[in-house]
Amino acid sequence: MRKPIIAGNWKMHKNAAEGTVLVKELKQLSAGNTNVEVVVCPPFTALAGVIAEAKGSGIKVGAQNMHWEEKGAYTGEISPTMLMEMGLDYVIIGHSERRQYFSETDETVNKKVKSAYAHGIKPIVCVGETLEQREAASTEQVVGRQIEEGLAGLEQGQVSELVVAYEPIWAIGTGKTASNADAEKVIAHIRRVLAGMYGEQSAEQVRIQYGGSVKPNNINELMEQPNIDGALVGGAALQAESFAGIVNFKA
Ligand SMILES: O=C(CO)COP(=O)(O)O
Repeated sequence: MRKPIIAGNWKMHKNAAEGTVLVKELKQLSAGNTNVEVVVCPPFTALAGVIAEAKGSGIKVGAQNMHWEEKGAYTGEISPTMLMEMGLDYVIIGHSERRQYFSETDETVNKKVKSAYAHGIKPIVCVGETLEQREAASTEQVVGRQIEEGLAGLEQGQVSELVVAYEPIWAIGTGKTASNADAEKVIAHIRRVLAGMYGEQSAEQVRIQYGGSVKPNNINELMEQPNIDGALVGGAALQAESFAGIVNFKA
């Protein structure tokens, strides 16, 4: 059985003090919920405080990006060793905003994924199509290529630790969600592509999240879909109450 994983991507919101308060509230509201793995991904400057606040609570902490090299002349970048030193659990890789505004490609995603594993940090790898690609009926092709190229060359043991987030770009921050059936269909396709690359057994272990306008009022039906193992949440992860409302979904 795959344990559901619900992650909050705070994007460029919350300073260090606000981040700590949010985790403190979240600890109270989600206490005792052991059915779900809960992850928060604050901006880099809030990581230290959030990690300290989350300690011992079961809440895991992730970064939103990292470079693949351990060090070097890469002004403004953060390395996997720097994150590892902080005791980080996860790192989001290849979010559509990184692809769109910071020129990330499937090739850099692949380098980052391999580097994350090499440093003991588990990647949450994002894929998803634009509205134009969906309207041109090329969703499965686009997402399939992102999986094949972004996740090429992994070891079998790494695949079973993998988290993939399917986030249709047109559903992010728009209040529009893919229908449950559409999300399930694309996510089942992602699992088939992974099975083609790494075998049925490994693909069955990969946890695949849906992301894009996930709220407390739509999480239950998403989680009822057989291939959806959790959510990557943006806006609704910025308040403890709404994020807890998602984390405490009815199984
Ligand atoms: O991009 C997202 C999470 O990574 C989704 O954001 P929203 O939940 O705000 O649509």
